[in-house]
Amino acid sequence: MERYSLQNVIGEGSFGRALLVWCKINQEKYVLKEIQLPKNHSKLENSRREAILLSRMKHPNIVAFREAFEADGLLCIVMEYCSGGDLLQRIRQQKITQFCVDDILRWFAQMCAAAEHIHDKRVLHRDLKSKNIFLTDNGIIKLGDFGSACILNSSKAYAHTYVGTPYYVAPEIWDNKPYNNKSDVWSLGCVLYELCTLRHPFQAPSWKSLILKVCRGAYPPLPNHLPYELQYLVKQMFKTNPKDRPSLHSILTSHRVSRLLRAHLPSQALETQEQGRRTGRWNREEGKKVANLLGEKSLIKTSTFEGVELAEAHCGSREPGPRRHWAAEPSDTVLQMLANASLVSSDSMTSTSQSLTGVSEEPEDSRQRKRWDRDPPQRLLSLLEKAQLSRAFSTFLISTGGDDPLVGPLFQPQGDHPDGPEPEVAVDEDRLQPRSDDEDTDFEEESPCDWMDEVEKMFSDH
Ligand SMILES: Nc1ncnc2c1ncn2[C@@H]1O[C@H](COP(=O)(O)OP(=O)(O)OP(=O)(O)O)[C@@H](O)[C@H]1O
Repeated sequence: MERYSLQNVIGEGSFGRALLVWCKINQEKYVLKEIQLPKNHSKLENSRREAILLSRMKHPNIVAFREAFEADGLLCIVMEYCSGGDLLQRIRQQKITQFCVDDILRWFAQMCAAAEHIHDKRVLHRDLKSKNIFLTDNGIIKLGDFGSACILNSSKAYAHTYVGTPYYVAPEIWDNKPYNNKSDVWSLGCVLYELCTLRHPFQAPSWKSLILKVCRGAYPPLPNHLPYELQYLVKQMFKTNPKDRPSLHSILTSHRVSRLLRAHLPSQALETQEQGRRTGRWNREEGKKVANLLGEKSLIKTSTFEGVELAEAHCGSREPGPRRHWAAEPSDTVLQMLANASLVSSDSMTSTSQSLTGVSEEPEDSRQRKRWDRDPPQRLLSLLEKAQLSRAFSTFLISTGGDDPLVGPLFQPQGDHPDGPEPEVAVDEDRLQPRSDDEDTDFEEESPCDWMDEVEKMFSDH
């Protein structure tokens, strides 16, 4: 701790404070995230996971890790300082001036490269949003906040825990399907949409309406001046079936937009991408090291791991099965609460009747409402009852384990109406068409004999 002097407090997240510090040794600025030890066990584990994963990710578009230590009852993670702030702040600064296409492509290409890098390591970010993407003072994108990340096939318990920020969460999560690489793609689609329009793709006055819009992939179309390739990409990233979404690898290499994106990737990122492709995932030695670190310090000791069925979490092993209907009647109180609740009242965000830049739109409530003629699932409603309605832009966890699986709006028959109007929406009509890009979904299945086996063994030993 003596190596650093405090400059100022940058902000406070749910896991603790973020401080801007000055390193006396090399005269550089860093961000020091401090997390109280050991008051909240799960938060501590998240932070340790963040430190470990961050320390293992070396990419020009990922926030660089410097060191982590424990001092004065705090876990401190020291990382690169991104003086350009986060992308959400940057979007808000725009007010009503749209970003130019070059900026959109350059930033988006870099975030894809960063996310592809972590996917290559079999790590899912699980909380991609503009607030977790940073800019340096020379406009380089840095992906940060690995507090929610998990290693595929290793953290089985987390496949049963909803993690994320509701506005950025993919339909399959509402449908109680495991998180996979394409769920990160959906979230990045939301960020891309924000860059293109300065608005969220799925705005809603209530949880019900938000979830239905997400599950239908219904969003207002992008402005016409944007290149066709971008419009097509957004459409693909918002495919409601994760198997129909392109992987990050496809987006960067073989998609219609790839040429444009690669033209906007700085040479350093291109080199790292090539290198990453050659070396692929962590080699066995490195993988074991990470697994050991996570296992010893983080995952195995957490109580959430007890009694979890390992096979359940294999994304690819879960067949959709027969369609189920939403079961029991939700309680009137919950329905009432959902119907009336304003989605966002957090001081971190403006209300949902505003764009990201705070410019007012016509309030949805003032338009004619269509009747919700189907009951939402009981379990979903009770989960939402427990969740804080005001935090739809914040990260949170809801355990979805148990015998009563969440059956979500994806199982609705066609023709059901959300409780809100849907002006000018692009409905994902071909979601029921044959899968087109499923060969790169659920990629963990391709790894029969890598270090993941070691991790699995460790879990079964405990
Ligand atoms: N490496 C960084 N460089 C610059 N600013 C950062 C960096 N890391 C975090 N910040 C800023 O510090 C503040 C706190 O960040 P932190 O990650 O602790 O919490 P959060 O993202 O705001 O919330 P949560 O952790 O609950 O999602 C945010 O405003 C964030 O933009």
